[in-house]
Amino acid sequence: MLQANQLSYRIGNRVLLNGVSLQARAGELLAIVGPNGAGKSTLLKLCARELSPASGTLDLQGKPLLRYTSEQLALLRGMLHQQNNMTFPFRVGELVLMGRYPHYGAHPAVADYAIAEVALDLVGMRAFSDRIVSTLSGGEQQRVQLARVLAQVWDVPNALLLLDEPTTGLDLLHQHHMLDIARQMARRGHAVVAVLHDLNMAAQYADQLLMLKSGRREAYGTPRKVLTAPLIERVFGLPVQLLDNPCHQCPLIVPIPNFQAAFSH
Ligand SMILES: Nc1ncnc2c1ncn2[C@@H]1O[C@H](COP(=O)(O)OP(=O)(O)OP(=O)(O)O)[C@@H](O)[C@H]1O
Repeated sequence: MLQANQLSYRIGNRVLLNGVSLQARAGELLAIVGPNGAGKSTLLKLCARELSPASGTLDLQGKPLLRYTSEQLALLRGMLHQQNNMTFPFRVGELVLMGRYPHYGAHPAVADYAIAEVALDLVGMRAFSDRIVSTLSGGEQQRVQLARVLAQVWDVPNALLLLDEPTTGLDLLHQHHMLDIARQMARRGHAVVAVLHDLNMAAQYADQLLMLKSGRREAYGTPRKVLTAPLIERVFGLPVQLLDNPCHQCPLIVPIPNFQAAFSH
């Protein structure tokens, strides 16, 4: 579906990404993890074609990403951004319907309204349809933005769904609900790539993990393969103990912080 080879990106002399490769496959949820500033969002923006790589190649469904028109791309990939600043007083229903914009001409069809409602239902926000988006809480807005992106790719087989820190601002239930939706979208045949900070959530929901540090790929593979205690300690600078998650077939990471040194002076 999406094949990224040896991507590099720099701003001025600063190298933000250095030779990173990944494959987002239909049916799979790929999580990008790593410390603050590792290059995760930059990588996602390259995959969305919001940025252009300094070197390396990106192919979507076997065709170079560069060769798609913006209209074609809008039909094939949806992106949930880390921050969505709402300048206009849109209502929730209107905003989600905007996700359908690439699909219709002058006016939305009955099917577009129906898909927007399905998406709002999925995120549990249908009752908020008439509310002005900016009056919602941060977590509610995040769920509405997800509904907009879900509506965009809902009926596009093999679409690419890119989610940048989708669980930010969500309570415990909705963090899990968000990642469950992401995984279900993958199971429907989409390729889903999500930037995540919580390694335990990544272990529980992702099929594949890509771990970045300082713009480089540190590890890539299944959660069990990638999430080892020495690697996590080296990449995040935090000792951890790894247990078997008693409820799910994945590792459980228990951080063992020791910050006393910082206060010893
Ligand atoms: N426009 C810019 N100018 C200069 N540096 C930038 C710019 N955009 C990003 N960076 C730097 O590039 C690095 C990678 O940024 P990026 O947002 O991709 O990191 P990230 O892994 O998503 O971080 P976080 O987990 O904090 O969201 C950071 O050090 C950031 O400060």
